[in-house]
Amino acid sequence: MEVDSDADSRFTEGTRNFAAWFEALPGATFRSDLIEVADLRARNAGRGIIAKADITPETVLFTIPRTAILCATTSALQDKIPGIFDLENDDAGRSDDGEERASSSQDSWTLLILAMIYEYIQGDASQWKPYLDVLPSVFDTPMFWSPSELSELQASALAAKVGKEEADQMIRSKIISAIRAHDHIFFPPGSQKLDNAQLFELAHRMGSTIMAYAFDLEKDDANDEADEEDEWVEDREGKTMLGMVPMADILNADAEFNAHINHAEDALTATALRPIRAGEEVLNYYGPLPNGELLRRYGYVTPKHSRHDVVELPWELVETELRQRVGSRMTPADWEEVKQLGQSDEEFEESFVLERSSDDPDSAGQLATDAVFAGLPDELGEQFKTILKAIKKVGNVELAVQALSDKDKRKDLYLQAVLGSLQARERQYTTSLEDDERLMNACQLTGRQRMGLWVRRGEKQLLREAQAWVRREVDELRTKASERVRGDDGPAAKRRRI
Ligand SMILES: C[S@@+](CC[C@H](N)C(=O)[O-])C[C@H]1O[C@@H](n2cnc3c(N)ncnc32)[C@H](O)[C@@H]1O
Repeated sequence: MEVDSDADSRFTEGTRNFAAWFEALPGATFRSDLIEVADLRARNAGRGIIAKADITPETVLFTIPRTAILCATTSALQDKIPGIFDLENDDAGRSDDGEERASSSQDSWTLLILAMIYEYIQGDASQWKPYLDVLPSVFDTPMFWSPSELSELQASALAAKVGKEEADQMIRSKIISAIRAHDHIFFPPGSQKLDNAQLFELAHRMGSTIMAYAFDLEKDDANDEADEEDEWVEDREGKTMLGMVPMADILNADAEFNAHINHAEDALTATALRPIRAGEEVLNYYGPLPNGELLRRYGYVTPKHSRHDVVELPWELVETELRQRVGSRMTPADWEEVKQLGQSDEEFEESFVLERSSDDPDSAGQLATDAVFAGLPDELGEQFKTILKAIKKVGNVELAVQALSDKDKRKDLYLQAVLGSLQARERQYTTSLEDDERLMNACQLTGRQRMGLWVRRGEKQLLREAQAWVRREVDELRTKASERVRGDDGPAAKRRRI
């Protein structure tokens, strides 16, 4: 990343103001003897927290009082427009006084966007100004990529999940309309009004900040023994209260980590999970995310997250392979009937997610074993069986039915069809895995190109591992079958030799 000296001094000053503001918050603690907010732009990681001295496990590194959290209930906006914060009341329409309830369909996400926009526009009058100043204004999430940058994702399912149109639509219908309905509150007399285009950009910025920075505030894992298994995983889908937690969100993260944020009643605390040596980065955990998802939400990828990579296998590819093997003698009409029967099954899936099996990190945030591809999803096997049953049912396909009468033959057919579909899936990407390996070493790549390349390469590696797994299964099946045949003759042959 290029760093000019003006930007450099603004960055340093922003960090200094933020750290001073944070430490002065009533109830906040910060172990400045052990940690510091550091400039990690040289490794494309913005700000982060680095250990200045060796840290022992369970040391509390900093404490964030809940009153310092920026959320729907702490922002001054709630007192000014209480109506829009009433999530219970979600009937669309107008309030008693005839005022349009642009509010009616807000959720915790859009309310936080509104609260952040409000606080941002207040400038110096906002209690969070030094914090807002260190939040990002540019992002590397694919939402902001150009079409040519997006093309680096090739056939990755991520390309269809960027969600730009949905975000634009949400901003138009829930953010701009709510602000315009309360212009006098967002823009008090004397303040400079933003036009819709500027608001649109600001809303995108705040939405993306929330995506990469906000915490789910209802998880009280310090007191929740029963939920321990899931304690690392943030719930972004549920209707829980989202909040911006200053300092906790300065922590960068990885699939192996050394610190954890505990949620207690009055405060959140960052605690060391294991010894952290001076100079090491203090790292949080965002969950067992594939690099594609890490990129979509946070705008970065890491080698350690590769273990969680996934790839989608569309059912259509498996079906095509099956048709080539048993359906070639069926009429198009028969095959159509088979497809219809398959799709009418209530469990029918359009695509299946392939992944490695990976242990959870231990209580110190470390991973002991490698992640390995451990098999095809059971649901894929079940769907294959359903389609074979449909083939039998449609009848008039003697050859196919013969081929399906033996259990081993059916399994062999399944494995062959899946193997073919995995190869076909690999061909959907415009470059090969080998091309990508070579490209990884090309130095002219931009950060975004490199991340796109990393995601698609990870998916291809997983496809190769899945193919190797299927081949081993085929070999095993065939070895067992020939052992069974030899088993009939083997002992007799031995006896003969004796
Ligand atoms: C919660 S913030 C962490 C603080 C952030 N680095 C900053 O400067 O404000 C999350 C963002 O930090 C960056 N980030 C987090 N972990 C990272 C890592 N291991 N490597 C690179 N960037 C990382 C990503 O840009 C992500 O969207």
